[in-house]
Amino acid sequence: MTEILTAAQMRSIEQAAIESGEVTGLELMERAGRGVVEAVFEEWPSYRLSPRRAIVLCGPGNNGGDGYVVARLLRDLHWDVTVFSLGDPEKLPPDAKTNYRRWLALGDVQPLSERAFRAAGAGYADLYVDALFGTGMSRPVSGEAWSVLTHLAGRNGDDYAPYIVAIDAPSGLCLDSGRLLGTANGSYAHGHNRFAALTVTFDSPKQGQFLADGPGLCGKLAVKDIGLRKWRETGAGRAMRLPQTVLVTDRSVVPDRRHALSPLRVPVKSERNIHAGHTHKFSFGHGVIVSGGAGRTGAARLAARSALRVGAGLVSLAVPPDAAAEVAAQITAPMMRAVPDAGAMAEMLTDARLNAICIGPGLGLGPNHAALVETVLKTGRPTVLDADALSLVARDDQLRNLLHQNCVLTPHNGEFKRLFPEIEARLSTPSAQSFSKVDAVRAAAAEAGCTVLLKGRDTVIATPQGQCAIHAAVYERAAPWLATAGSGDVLAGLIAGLLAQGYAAFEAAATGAWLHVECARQFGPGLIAEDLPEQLPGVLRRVISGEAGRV
Ligand SMILES: NC(=O)C1=CN([C@@H]2O[C@H](COP(=O)(O)OP(=O)(O)OC[C@H]3O[C@@H](n4cnc5c(N)ncnc54)[C@H](OP(=O)(O)O)[C@@H]3O)[C@@H](O)[C@H]2O)[C@H](O)CC1
Ligand SMILES: [K+]
Repeated sequence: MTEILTAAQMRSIEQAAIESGEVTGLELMERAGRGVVEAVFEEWPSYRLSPRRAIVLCGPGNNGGDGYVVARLLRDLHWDVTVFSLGDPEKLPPDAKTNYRRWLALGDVQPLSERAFRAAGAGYADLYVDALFGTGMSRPVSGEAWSVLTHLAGRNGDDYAPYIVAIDAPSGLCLDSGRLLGTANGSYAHGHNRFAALTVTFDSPKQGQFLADGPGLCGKLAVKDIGLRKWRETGAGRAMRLPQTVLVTDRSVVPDRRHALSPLRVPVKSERNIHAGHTHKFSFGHGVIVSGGAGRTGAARLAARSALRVGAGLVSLAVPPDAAAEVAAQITAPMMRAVPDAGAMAEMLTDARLNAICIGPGLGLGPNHAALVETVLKTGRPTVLDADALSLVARDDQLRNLLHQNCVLTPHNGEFKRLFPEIEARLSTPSAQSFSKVDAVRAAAAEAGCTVLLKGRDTVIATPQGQCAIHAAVYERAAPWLATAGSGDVLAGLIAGLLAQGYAAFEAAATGAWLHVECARQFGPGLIAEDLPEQLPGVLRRVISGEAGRV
Protein backbone atom coordinates (compact mmCIF):
# COMPACT_ATOMS: atom_id res chain seq x y z
CA MET A 1 0.00 0.00 0.00
CA THR A 2 1.36 3.41 -0.82
CA GLU A 3 -0.08 6.16 1.29
CA ILE A 4 0.84 9.67 0.36
CA LEU A 5 1.40 12.07 3.19
CA THR A 6 1.14 15.81 3.58
CA ALA A 7 3.96 17.61 5.35
CA ALA A 8 1.74 18.08 8.41
CA GLN A 9 0.91 14.37 8.53
CA MET A 10 4.58 13.44 8.31
CA ARG A 11 5.40 15.81 11.14
CA SER A 12 2.63 14.41 13.30
CA ILE A 13 3.66 10.80 12.67
CA GLU A 14 7.23 11.66 13.63
CA GLN A 15 5.98 13.46 16.73
CA ALA A 16 3.83 10.50 17.78
CA ALA A 17 6.82 8.18 17.38
CA ILE A 18 9.05 10.38 19.50
CA GLU A 19 6.36 10.90 22.14
CA SER A 20 5.94 7.12 22.44
CA GLY A 21 9.46 6.99 23.84
CA GLU A 22 10.31 4.08 21.55
CA VAL A 23 12.55 6.14 19.32
CA THR A 24 14.29 9.49 19.62
CA GLY A 25 14.37 12.31 17.11
CA LEU A 26 18.13 11.87 16.94
CA GLU A 27 17.75 8.22 15.96
CA LEU A 28 15.26 9.16 13.26
CA MET A 29 17.64 11.78 11.93
CA GLU A 30 20.49 9.28 11.85
CA ARG A 31 18.31 6.81 9.93
CA ALA A 32 17.28 9.57 7.54
CA GLY A 33 20.91 10.51 6.86
CA ARG A 34 21.83 6.85 6.36
CA GLY A 35 18.90 6.47 4.00
CA VAL A 36 20.17 9.36 1.90
CA VAL A 37 23.69 7.92 1.66
CA GLU A 38 22.28 4.51 0.80
CA ALA A 39 20.10 6.04 -1.93
CA VAL A 40 23.07 7.98 -3.31
CA PHE A 41 25.08 4.78 -3.68
CA GLU A 42 22.13 3.06 -5.31
CA GLU A 43 21.79 5.92 -7.79
CA TRP A 44 25.52 6.39 -8.45
CA PRO A 45 27.01 2.93 -7.84
CA SER A 46 30.50 4.06 -8.86
CA TYR A 47 30.58 6.44 -5.87
CA ARG A 48 30.79 3.40 -3.65
CA LEU A 49 34.09 2.39 -5.16
CA SER A 50 36.22 5.39 -4.27
CA PRO A 51 35.75 8.52 -2.17
CA ARG A 52 34.54 11.61 -4.01
CA ARG A 53 33.87 15.25 -3.34
CA ALA A 54 30.56 16.49 -1.94
CA ILE A 55 29.09 19.86 -1.13
CA VAL A 56 26.32 19.82 1.46
CA LEU A 57 23.96 22.76 1.90
CA CYS A 58 22.38 22.69 5.36
CA GLY A 59 19.32 24.74 6.28
CA PRO A 60 18.11 26.11 9.61
CA GLY A 61 15.90 23.15 10.60
CA ASN A 62 15.94 19.38 10.80
CA ASN A 63 16.34 19.06 7.03
CA GLY A 64 19.68 20.75 7.66
CA GLY A 65 20.20 18.25 10.49
CA ASP A 66 19.90 15.42 7.99
CA GLY A 67 22.47 17.24 5.89
CA TYR A 68 24.98 17.25 8.76
CA VAL A 69 24.46 13.50 9.20
CA VAL A 70 25.09 12.93 5.49
CA ALA A 71 28.23 15.09 5.64
CA ARG A 72 29.56 13.04 8.57
CA LEU A 73 28.74 9.67 7.02
CA LEU A 74 30.43 10.63 3.75
CA ARG A 75 33.46 11.93 5.63
CA ASP A 76 33.62 8.62 7.50
CA LEU A 77 33.95 7.08 4.04
CA HIS A 78 36.89 9.42 3.37
CA TRP A 79 35.00 11.78 1.08
CA ASP A 80 36.13 15.39 0.72
CA VAL A 81 33.10 17.21 2.13
CA THR A 82 32.39 20.97 2.13
CA VAL A 83 29.48 22.14 4.26
CA PHE A 84 27.59 25.42 3.95
CA SER A 85 25.00 26.48 6.47
CA LEU A 86 22.09 28.84 6.08
CA GLY A 87 21.53 30.89 9.22
CA ASP A 88 23.29 30.56 12.55
CA PRO A 89 23.86 26.85 13.27
CA GLU A 90 23.83 27.61 17.00
CA LYS A 91 20.10 28.31 16.57
CA LEU A 92 19.35 24.92 15.05
CA PRO A 93 16.71 22.75 16.73
CA PRO A 94 18.27 20.31 19.25
CA ASP A 95 18.78 17.17 17.13
CA ALA A 96 20.09 19.15 14.18
CA LYS A 97 22.41 21.06 16.51
CA THR A 98 23.78 17.79 17.92
CA ASN A 99 24.60 16.66 14.39
CA TYR A 100 26.09 20.04 13.54
CA ARG A 101 28.41 19.65 16.54
CA ARG A 102 29.31 16.10 15.56
CA TRP A 103 30.21 17.38 12.14
CA LEU A 104 32.35 20.17 13.62
CA ALA A 105 34.64 17.49 15.05
CA LEU A 106 35.36 16.46 11.45
CA GLY A 107 35.25 19.64 9.42
CA ASP A 108 34.17 23.25 9.29
CA VAL A 109 31.06 25.04 8.14
CA GLN A 110 30.88 28.12 5.96
CA PRO A 111 27.99 30.54 5.85
CA LEU A 112 25.98 29.98 2.66
CA SER A 113 26.24 32.57 -0.08
CA GLU A 114 26.43 32.28 -3.83
CA ARG A 115 29.84 33.92 -3.81
CA ALA A 116 31.21 31.49 -1.20
CA PHE A 117 29.61 28.56 -3.00
CA ARG A 118 31.22 29.49 -6.30
CA ALA A 119 34.54 30.30 -4.65
CA ALA A 120 34.60 26.81 -3.18
CA GLY A 121 35.19 25.48 -6.68
CA ALA A 122 31.60 24.41 -6.66
CA GLY A 123 31.65 23.08 -10.17
CA TYR A 124 34.00 20.25 -9.30
CA ALA A 125 32.01 18.27 -6.79
CA ASP A 126 30.57 14.86 -7.62
CA LEU A 127 27.57 15.34 -5.37
CA TYR A 128 25.55 18.34 -4.19
CA VAL A 129 23.27 17.71 -1.25
CA ASP A 130 20.29 20.04 -0.91
CA ALA A 131 19.42 19.92 2.79
CA LEU A 132 18.11 23.48 3.05
CA PHE A 133 14.37 22.96 3.57
CA GLY A 134 12.09 19.95 3.67
CA THR A 135 8.69 19.42 5.24
CA GLY A 136 9.07 22.57 7.35
CA MET A 137 9.29 25.00 4.47
CA SER A 138 6.69 27.62 5.15
CA ARG A 139 7.22 30.45 2.67
CA PRO A 140 9.01 31.25 -0.59
CA VAL A 141 12.76 30.94 -0.40
CA SER A 142 14.65 34.20 -0.82
CA GLY A 143 18.05 35.80 -0.30
CA GLU A 144 21.28 33.82 -0.54
CA ALA A 145 19.50 30.48 -0.39
CA TRP A 146 17.49 31.41 -3.47
CA SER A 147 20.61 32.69 -5.26
CA VAL A 148 22.41 29.42 -4.65
CA LEU A 149 19.39 27.32 -5.63
CA THR A 150 18.89 29.23 -8.88
CA HIS A 151 22.60 29.01 -9.59
CA LEU A 152 22.39 25.24 -9.05
CA ALA A 153 19.37 25.16 -11.35
CA GLY A 154 21.41 26.70 -14.16
CA ARG A 155 20.85 30.47 -13.86
CA ASN A 156 24.47 31.03 -14.83
CA GLY A 157 24.56 28.31 -17.40
CA ASP A 158 26.08 25.52 -15.29
CA ASP A 159 24.39 22.14 -15.23
CA TYR A 160 24.41 20.75 -11.71
CA ALA A 161 21.19 18.76 -12.00
CA PRO A 162 22.83 15.39 -12.73
CA TYR A 163 24.71 15.58 -9.42
CA ILE A 164 22.11 16.99 -7.05
CA VAL A 165 20.41 14.92 -4.38
CA ALA A 166 17.61 16.70 -2.54
CA ILE A 167 16.62 15.63 0.94
CA ASP A 168 12.82 15.37 1.08
CA ALA A 169 12.37 18.08 -1.54
CA PRO A 170 14.21 20.40 -3.83
CA SER A 171 14.23 23.34 -1.41
CA GLY A 172 11.39 25.69 -2.16
CA LEU A 173 9.06 22.96 -3.38
CA CYS A 174 5.85 22.83 -1.37
CA LEU A 175 5.43 19.20 -0.35
CA ASP A 176 1.65 19.59 -0.24
CA SER A 177 0.94 21.25 -3.58
CA GLY A 178 4.01 20.34 -5.62
CA ARG A 179 4.54 23.96 -6.52
CA LEU A 180 7.74 25.89 -6.28
CA LEU A 181 6.70 28.61 -3.86
CA GLY A 182 7.03 32.19 -5.03
CA THR A 183 7.43 31.34 -8.70
CA ALA A 184 4.88 31.73 -11.45
CA ASN A 185 6.16 28.97 -13.71
CA GLY A 186 7.44 26.36 -11.27
CA SER A 187 11.03 26.88 -12.26
CA TYR A 188 14.13 28.04 -10.42
CA ALA A 189 15.73 29.39 -13.59
CA HIS A 190 15.13 29.76 -17.31
CA GLY A 191 11.77 27.99 -17.15
CA HIS A 192 13.50 24.59 -16.84
CA ASN A 193 11.35 22.23 -14.83
CA ARG A 194 14.31 20.29 -13.47
CA PHE A 195 16.53 20.53 -10.46
CA ALA A 196 17.67 17.35 -8.74
CA ALA A 197 18.72 14.00 -10.16
CA LEU A 198 17.34 12.29 -7.08
CA THR A 199 15.11 13.17 -4.15
CA VAL A 200 15.19 11.00 -1.06
CA THR A 201 12.17 11.04 1.17
CA PHE A 202 11.35 9.15 4.36
CA ASP A 203 8.71 6.59 5.25
CA SER A 204 6.19 7.51 2.53
CA PRO A 205 6.06 9.73 -0.52
CA LYS A 206 4.69 13.22 0.00
CA GLN A 207 1.91 14.75 -2.09
CA GLY A 208 4.11 17.43 -3.62
CA GLN A 209 6.45 14.83 -5.06
CA PHE A 210 3.68 13.70 -7.41
CA LEU A 211 1.73 16.87 -8.13
CA ALA A 212 2.36 19.85 -10.40
CA ASP A 213 6.06 20.81 -10.64
CA GLY A 214 7.15 18.22 -8.09
CA PRO A 215 8.11 15.24 -10.28
CA GLY A 216 10.17 17.33 -12.71
CA LEU A 217 12.07 19.06 -9.93
CA CYS A 218 12.56 15.92 -7.83
CA GLY A 219 14.12 13.98 -10.73
CA LYS A 220 13.74 10.51 -9.30
CA LEU A 221 12.21 9.55 -6.02
CA ALA A 222 13.68 7.16 -3.44
CA VAL A 223 11.63 6.37 -0.35
CA LYS A 224 13.64 5.21 2.65
CA ASP A 225 12.21 3.46 5.65
CA ILE A 226 13.13 5.11 8.94
CA GLY A 227 10.99 2.91 11.18
CA LEU A 228 7.82 4.99 11.42
CA ARG A 229 5.46 2.48 9.87
CA LYS A 230 3.82 1.52 13.14
CA TRP A 231 2.76 5.08 13.90
CA ARG A 232 1.64 5.72 10.35
CA GLU A 233 -0.48 2.59 10.12
CA THR A 234 -2.23 3.13 13.41
CA GLY A 235 -2.95 6.66 12.31
CA ALA A 236 -1.28 7.93 15.49
CA GLY A 237 -0.91 11.64 15.42
CA ARG A 238 -2.62 12.05 12.05
CA ALA A 239 -2.88 15.71 11.36
CA MET A 240 -6.14 15.29 9.51
CA ARG A 241 -9.05 12.99 9.88
CA LEU A 242 -9.72 12.70 6.20
CA PRO A 243 -9.34 9.26 4.64
CA GLN A 244 -5.72 8.92 3.61
CA THR A 245 -4.70 9.85 0.10
CA VAL A 246 -3.26 6.84 -1.71
CA LEU A 247 -1.12 6.42 -4.75
CA VAL A 248 -2.71 4.34 -7.48
CA THR A 249 -0.24 1.57 -8.28
CA ASP A 250 -0.36 -1.88 -9.74
CA ARG A 251 -0.63 -3.36 -6.28
CA SER A 252 -4.04 -1.97 -5.58
CA VAL A 253 -6.19 1.03 -5.83
CA VAL A 254 -7.66 1.13 -2.38
CA PRO A 255 -5.53 -1.35 -0.53
CA ASP A 256 -6.20 0.21 2.80
CA ARG A 257 -7.70 -2.39 5.12
CA ARG A 258 -10.20 0.19 6.27
CA HIS A 259 -11.74 0.18 2.82
CA ALA A 260 -11.26 -3.53 2.29
CA LEU A 261 -11.46 -3.23 -1.46
CA SER A 262 -8.72 -3.72 -3.93
CA PRO A 263 -10.20 -3.68 -7.39
CA LEU A 264 -7.09 -4.65 -9.30
CA ARG A 265 -7.08 -7.80 -7.27
CA VAL A 266 -10.64 -8.65 -8.19
CA PRO A 267 -9.99 -8.30 -11.80
CA VAL A 268 -12.27 -8.21 -14.63
CA LYS A 269 -13.34 -11.60 -15.87
CA SER A 270 -10.65 -13.36 -13.90
CA GLU A 271 -10.51 -17.11 -13.83
CA ARG A 272 -11.73 -16.93 -10.29
CA ASN A 273 -14.95 -15.32 -11.44
CA ILE A 274 -15.29 -17.78 -14.24
CA HIS A 275 -14.84 -20.75 -11.95
CA ALA A 276 -17.37 -19.26 -9.65
CA GLY A 277 -19.83 -19.68 -12.47
CA HIS A 278 -20.11 -16.04 -13.54
CA THR A 279 -19.63 -16.85 -17.16
CA HIS A 280 -22.63 -15.24 -18.77
CA LYS A 281 -22.05 -11.96 -20.53
CA PHE A 282 -24.70 -10.29 -18.39
CA SER A 283 -22.63 -11.16 -15.31
CA PHE A 284 -20.25 -8.45 -16.46
CA GLY A 285 -22.79 -5.77 -17.09
CA HIS A 286 -24.14 -3.91 -20.06
CA GLY A 287 -22.70 -0.49 -20.73
CA VAL A 288 -24.37 2.24 -22.78
CA ILE A 289 -22.25 4.77 -24.61
CA VAL A 290 -24.18 7.77 -25.87
CA SER A 291 -22.90 8.95 -29.24
CA GLY A 292 -22.91 12.34 -30.93
CA GLY A 293 -24.37 12.95 -34.36
CA ALA A 294 -23.01 12.20 -37.83
CA GLY A 295 -19.35 13.10 -38.19
CA ARG A 296 -18.83 13.11 -34.43
CA THR A 297 -19.21 9.45 -33.55
CA GLY A 298 -15.52 8.52 -33.29
CA ALA A 299 -15.29 9.46 -29.61
CA ALA A 300 -18.19 7.24 -28.59
CA ARG A 301 -16.90 4.35 -30.70
CA LEU A 302 -13.52 4.60 -28.99
CA ALA A 303 -15.21 4.66 -25.60
CA ALA A 304 -17.37 1.66 -26.54
CA ARG A 305 -14.41 -0.42 -27.66
CA SER A 306 -12.56 0.43 -24.46
CA ALA A 307 -15.54 -0.50 -22.30
CA LEU A 308 -15.77 -3.86 -24.04
CA ARG A 309 -12.06 -4.55 -23.90
CA VAL A 310 -11.93 -3.79 -20.19
CA GLY A 311 -14.51 -6.47 -19.67
CA ALA A 312 -18.05 -5.15 -19.85
CA GLY A 313 -20.20 -8.08 -20.96
CA LEU A 314 -22.11 -6.03 -23.51
CA VAL A 315 -21.86 -2.50 -24.80
CA SER A 316 -24.53 -0.63 -26.72
CA LEU A 317 -24.02 2.62 -28.53
CA ALA A 318 -27.00 4.94 -28.32
CA VAL A 319 -26.82 6.74 -31.66
CA PRO A 320 -28.86 9.57 -33.22
CA PRO A 321 -30.53 8.26 -36.41
CA ASP A 322 -28.48 10.55 -38.69
CA ALA A 323 -25.31 8.83 -37.46
CA ALA A 324 -26.59 5.27 -37.56
CA ALA A 325 -25.09 4.38 -40.94
CA GLU A 326 -21.73 5.87 -39.98
CA VAL A 327 -21.59 3.93 -36.73
CA ALA A 328 -22.94 0.68 -38.15
CA ALA A 329 -20.22 0.69 -40.80
CA GLN A 330 -17.50 0.91 -38.20
CA ILE A 331 -18.40 -1.36 -35.31
CA THR A 332 -18.51 -5.06 -34.85
CA ALA A 333 -18.76 -6.16 -31.25
CA PRO A 334 -20.62 -3.20 -29.76
CA MET A 335 -24.33 -3.12 -30.46
CA MET A 336 -26.14 -0.07 -31.72
CA ARG A 337 -29.50 1.41 -31.01
CA ALA A 338 -31.00 4.42 -32.76
CA VAL A 339 -31.96 6.99 -30.14
CA PRO A 340 -33.52 10.05 -31.75
CA ASP A 341 -34.23 12.00 -28.58
CA ALA A 342 -34.42 12.06 -24.81
CA GLY A 343 -37.74 10.21 -24.85
CA ALA A 344 -36.16 7.33 -26.73
CA MET A 345 -33.23 7.39 -24.36
CA ALA A 346 -35.57 7.11 -21.38
CA GLU A 347 -37.35 4.26 -23.12
CA MET A 348 -34.05 2.45 -23.77
CA LEU A 349 -33.01 2.86 -20.15
CA THR A 350 -36.15 1.20 -18.84
CA ASP A 351 -34.12 -1.98 -19.37
CA ALA A 352 -32.57 -2.39 -15.94
CA ARG A 353 -29.80 -4.57 -17.33
CA LEU A 354 -28.21 -1.45 -18.85
CA ASN A 355 -26.26 -0.78 -15.73
CA ALA A 356 -23.62 1.83 -16.63
CA ILE A 357 -23.62 4.80 -18.97
CA CYS A 358 -21.02 7.04 -20.57
CA ILE A 359 -22.16 10.36 -21.93
CA GLY A 360 -20.29 13.35 -23.29
CA PRO A 361 -17.58 12.31 -25.76
CA GLY A 362 -18.45 13.94 -29.10
CA LEU A 363 -21.97 14.59 -27.81
CA GLY A 364 -22.65 18.22 -28.75
CA LEU A 365 -23.86 21.17 -26.73
CA GLY A 366 -27.43 21.68 -27.95
CA PRO A 367 -30.64 21.61 -25.88
CA ASN A 368 -31.33 18.09 -27.17
CA HIS A 369 -27.98 17.00 -25.76
CA ALA A 370 -28.74 18.63 -22.42
CA ALA A 371 -32.03 16.70 -22.43
CA LEU A 372 -30.12 13.46 -22.98
CA VAL A 373 -27.83 14.24 -20.04
CA GLU A 374 -30.86 15.00 -17.91
CA THR A 375 -32.52 11.71 -18.82
CA VAL A 376 -29.39 9.74 -18.07
CA LEU A 377 -28.83 11.45 -14.72
CA LYS A 378 -32.42 10.89 -13.68
CA THR A 379 -31.93 7.12 -13.86
CA GLY A 380 -29.44 7.34 -10.96
CA ARG A 381 -27.31 4.68 -12.68
CA PRO A 382 -23.55 4.62 -12.58
CA THR A 383 -22.55 7.20 -15.20
CA VAL A 384 -19.36 8.71 -16.55
CA LEU A 385 -19.80 12.33 -17.59
CA ASP A 386 -17.04 13.54 -19.86
CA ALA A 387 -16.33 16.27 -22.39
CA ASP A 388 -19.51 17.99 -23.66
CA ALA A 389 -21.61 16.54 -20.86
CA LEU A 390 -19.37 18.39 -18.41
CA SER A 391 -19.76 21.66 -20.29
CA LEU A 392 -23.54 21.17 -20.27
CA VAL A 393 -23.57 20.50 -16.54
CA ALA A 394 -21.30 23.51 -15.93
CA ARG A 395 -23.82 25.91 -17.45
CA ASP A 396 -27.04 24.40 -16.19
CA ASP A 397 -27.77 24.28 -12.47
CA GLN A 398 -30.71 21.98 -13.01
CA LEU A 399 -28.40 19.37 -14.52
CA ARG A 400 -25.82 19.94 -11.83
CA ASN A 401 -28.43 19.26 -9.17
CA LEU A 402 -29.08 15.87 -10.73
CA LEU A 403 -25.51 14.64 -10.16
CA HIS A 404 -25.48 11.72 -7.74
CA GLN A 405 -23.10 9.41 -5.86
CA ASN A 406 -22.82 6.99 -8.78
CA CYS A 407 -21.51 9.62 -11.20
CA VAL A 408 -17.90 10.05 -12.20
CA LEU A 409 -16.91 13.40 -13.69
CA THR A 410 -13.72 13.27 -15.76
CA PRO A 411 -12.77 16.88 -16.51
CA HIS A 412 -9.52 18.18 -17.93
CA ASN A 413 -8.28 21.48 -16.54
CA GLY A 414 -10.45 23.64 -18.80
CA GLU A 415 -13.60 21.70 -18.00
CA PHE A 416 -12.73 21.74 -14.31
CA LYS A 417 -12.48 25.53 -14.46
CA ARG A 418 -15.91 25.74 -16.07
CA LEU A 419 -17.42 23.39 -13.51
CA PHE A 420 -15.73 24.69 -10.38
CA PRO A 421 -14.55 28.23 -11.11
CA GLU A 422 -13.99 29.23 -7.50
CA ILE A 423 -12.02 26.14 -6.61
CA GLU A 424 -9.95 26.46 -9.77
CA ALA A 425 -9.26 30.11 -8.96
CA ARG A 426 -7.79 29.08 -5.61
CA LEU A 427 -5.70 26.44 -7.28
CA SER A 428 -4.21 28.94 -9.69
CA THR A 429 -3.69 31.77 -7.18
CA PRO A 430 0.00 32.20 -6.47
CA SER A 431 -0.67 33.24 -2.87
CA ALA A 432 -2.51 29.97 -2.22
CA GLN A 433 0.32 27.76 -3.33
CA SER A 434 -0.05 25.21 -0.60
CA PHE A 435 -3.64 24.61 -1.82
CA SER A 436 -3.08 21.45 -3.77
CA LYS A 437 -4.78 19.57 -6.57
CA VAL A 438 -5.77 17.06 -3.88
CA ASP A 439 -7.50 19.83 -1.90
CA ALA A 440 -9.14 21.12 -5.09
CA VAL A 441 -10.52 17.79 -6.25
CA ARG A 442 -11.74 16.89 -2.77
CA ALA A 443 -13.55 20.24 -2.63
CA ALA A 444 -14.99 19.70 -6.11
CA ALA A 445 -16.24 16.21 -5.29
CA ALA A 446 -17.87 17.50 -2.12
CA GLU A 447 -19.51 20.33 -4.06
CA ALA A 448 -20.72 18.11 -6.90
CA GLY A 449 -21.74 15.23 -4.64
CA CYS A 450 -19.99 12.66 -6.83
CA THR A 451 -16.61 11.25 -7.74
CA VAL A 452 -14.39 13.67 -9.63
CA LEU A 453 -11.32 12.67 -11.62
CA LEU A 454 -9.25 15.67 -12.67
CA LYS A 455 -7.06 14.57 -15.54
CA GLY A 456 -3.44 15.38 -16.07
CA ARG A 457 -0.03 13.86 -15.68
CA ASP A 458 -0.99 14.07 -12.02
CA THR A 459 -4.53 12.74 -12.13
CA VAL A 460 -6.38 13.17 -8.85
CA ILE A 461 -9.56 11.30 -7.98
CA ALA A 462 -11.75 12.10 -4.99
CA THR A 463 -15.15 11.28 -3.55
CA PRO A 464 -17.50 13.58 -1.66
CA GLN A 465 -16.46 11.75 1.52
CA GLY A 466 -12.84 12.80 1.02
CA GLN A 467 -11.49 9.48 -0.21
CA CYS A 468 -8.67 10.43 -2.53
CA ALA A 469 -6.12 8.86 -4.86
CA ILE A 470 -3.36 10.30 -6.97
CA HIS A 471 -2.53 8.58 -10.19
CA ALA A 472 0.68 10.08 -11.46
CA ALA A 473 2.13 9.18 -14.84
CA VAL A 474 5.54 10.36 -13.72
CA TYR A 475 8.94 8.96 -12.81
CA GLU A 476 9.11 5.38 -14.08
CA ARG A 477 5.44 5.52 -15.12
CA ALA A 478 5.75 8.52 -17.44
CA ALA A 479 3.64 8.12 -20.56
CA PRO A 480 4.01 11.31 -22.60
CA TRP A 481 2.44 9.64 -25.63
CA LEU A 482 -0.89 9.66 -23.85
CA ALA A 483 -1.38 13.31 -24.76
CA THR A 484 -3.12 12.40 -28.00
CA ALA A 485 -6.55 13.10 -29.49
CA GLY A 486 -9.20 10.70 -28.26
CA SER A 487 -7.24 9.50 -25.26
CA GLY A 488 -9.83 11.02 -22.91
CA ASP A 489 -12.62 9.15 -24.70
CA VAL A 490 -10.79 5.91 -24.03
CA LEU A 491 -10.50 6.75 -20.33
CA ALA A 492 -14.23 7.52 -20.14
CA GLY A 493 -14.97 4.18 -21.82
CA LEU A 494 -12.68 2.27 -19.48
CA ILE A 495 -14.37 3.74 -16.44
CA ALA A 496 -17.80 2.99 -17.87
CA GLY A 497 -16.74 -0.59 -18.59
CA LEU A 498 -15.57 -1.02 -15.02
CA LEU A 499 -18.77 0.54 -13.66
CA ALA A 500 -20.73 -1.97 -15.74
CA GLN A 501 -18.86 -4.76 -14.01
CA GLY A 502 -19.89 -3.45 -10.64
CA TYR A 503 -16.92 -1.39 -9.55
CA ALA A 504 -17.89 1.52 -7.33
CA ALA A 505 -17.36 4.97 -8.82
CA PHE A 506 -14.08 5.74 -7.05
CA GLU A 507 -12.55 2.33 -7.73
CA ALA A 508 -13.66 2.43 -11.37
CA ALA A 509 -12.08 5.85 -11.84
CA ALA A 510 -8.81 4.93 -10.14
CA THR A 511 -8.53 1.58 -11.89
CA GLY A 512 -9.43 3.14 -15.24
CA ALA A 513 -6.72 5.78 -14.81
CA TRP A 514 -4.15 3.09 -14.02
CA LEU A 515 -5.11 0.88 -16.96
CA HIS A 516 -5.15 3.86 -19.32
CA VAL A 517 -1.54 4.73 -18.54
CA GLU A 518 -0.48 1.11 -18.48
CA CYS A 519 -1.82 0.66 -22.01
CA ALA A 520 0.05 3.76 -23.17
CA ARG A 521 3.26 2.51 -21.58
CA GLN A 522 2.88 -0.86 -23.15
CA PHE A 523 2.44 0.64 -26.61
CA GLY A 524 5.03 3.42 -26.32
CA PRO A 525 5.87 6.16 -28.83
CA GLY A 526 3.68 6.53 -31.88
CA LEU A 527 0.57 5.83 -29.85
CA ILE A 528 -2.80 7.00 -31.12
CA ALA A 529 -5.99 6.61 -29.13
CA GLU A 530 -7.18 3.61 -31.17
CA ASP A 531 -4.14 1.68 -29.97
CA LEU A 532 -5.06 1.98 -26.31
CA PRO A 533 -7.94 -0.51 -26.06
CA GLU A 534 -5.92 -2.98 -28.13
CA GLN A 535 -3.29 -3.07 -25.40
CA LEU A 536 -5.80 -4.07 -22.76
CA PRO A 537 -5.66 -7.84 -23.25
CA GLY A 538 -1.93 -7.89 -22.51
CA VAL A 539 -2.21 -5.50 -19.61
CA LEU A 540 -5.14 -7.37 -18.08
CA ARG A 541 -3.34 -10.68 -18.48
CA ARG A 542 -0.51 -9.32 -16.40
CA VAL A 543 -2.89 -7.87 -13.80
CA ILE A 544 -4.60 -11.21 -13.43
CA SER A 545 -1.34 -13.13 -13.22
CA GLY A 546 -0.07 -10.68 -10.63
CA GLU A 547 2.73 -9.44 -12.84
CA ALA A 548 1.33 -6.02 -13.62
CA GLY A 549 3.67 -3.10 -13.33
CA ARG A 550 6.60 -5.13 -14.60
CA VAL A 551 6.11 -3.87 -18.11
N1 LIG B 1 9.43 14.09 10.00
C1 LIG B 1 10.30 13.13 10.24
O1 LIG B 1 9.95 12.06 10.56
C2 LIG B 1 11.70 13.38 10.11
C3 LIG B 1 12.15 14.54 9.52
N2 LIG B 1 13.43 14.76 9.31
C4 LIG B 1 13.88 15.86 8.51
O2 LIG B 1 13.40 17.03 9.04
C5 LIG B 1 12.82 17.82 8.03
C6 LIG B 1 11.79 18.72 8.62
O3 LIG B 1 12.43 19.50 9.57
P1 LIG B 1 11.80 20.85 10.12
O4 LIG B 1 12.76 21.37 11.08
O5 LIG B 1 10.43 20.62 10.56
O6 LIG B 1 11.70 21.74 8.82
P2 LIG B 1 12.78 22.21 7.74
O7 LIG B 1 14.13 21.81 8.10
O8 LIG B 1 12.26 21.76 6.44
O9 LIG B 1 12.65 23.78 7.74
C7 LIG B 1 12.32 24.48 8.92
C8 LIG B 1 13.21 25.66 9.13
O10 LIG B 1 13.30 26.41 7.97
C9 LIG B 1 12.77 27.71 8.20
N3 LIG B 1 12.12 28.13 6.98
C10 LIG B 1 11.04 27.59 6.43
N4 LIG B 1 10.81 28.15 5.23
C11 LIG B 1 11.79 29.07 5.06
C12 LIG B 1 12.12 29.97 4.04
N5 LIG B 1 11.38 30.04 2.94
N6 LIG B 1 13.18 30.78 4.15
C13 LIG B 1 13.92 30.74 5.25
N7 LIG B 1 13.68 29.89 6.29
C14 LIG B 1 12.62 29.07 6.17
C15 LIG B 1 11.89 27.58 9.37
O11 LIG B 1 11.79 28.82 9.97
P3 LIG B 1 10.40 29.33 10.59
O12 LIG B 1 10.61 30.78 10.81
O13 LIG B 1 9.34 29.04 9.58
O14 LIG B 1 10.23 28.55 11.82
C16 LIG B 1 12.65 26.55 10.19
O15 LIG B 1 13.74 27.18 10.83
C17 LIG B 1 12.31 16.83 7.04
O16 LIG B 1 12.16 17.39 5.76
C18 LIG B 1 13.41 15.77 7.08
O17 LIG B 1 14.46 16.13 6.22
C19 LIG B 1 14.34 13.86 9.97
O18 LIG B 1 15.50 14.21 10.37
C20 LIG B 1 13.93 12.46 10.09
C21 LIG B 1 12.62 12.33 10.64
K1 LIG C 1 15.82 19.88 0.79
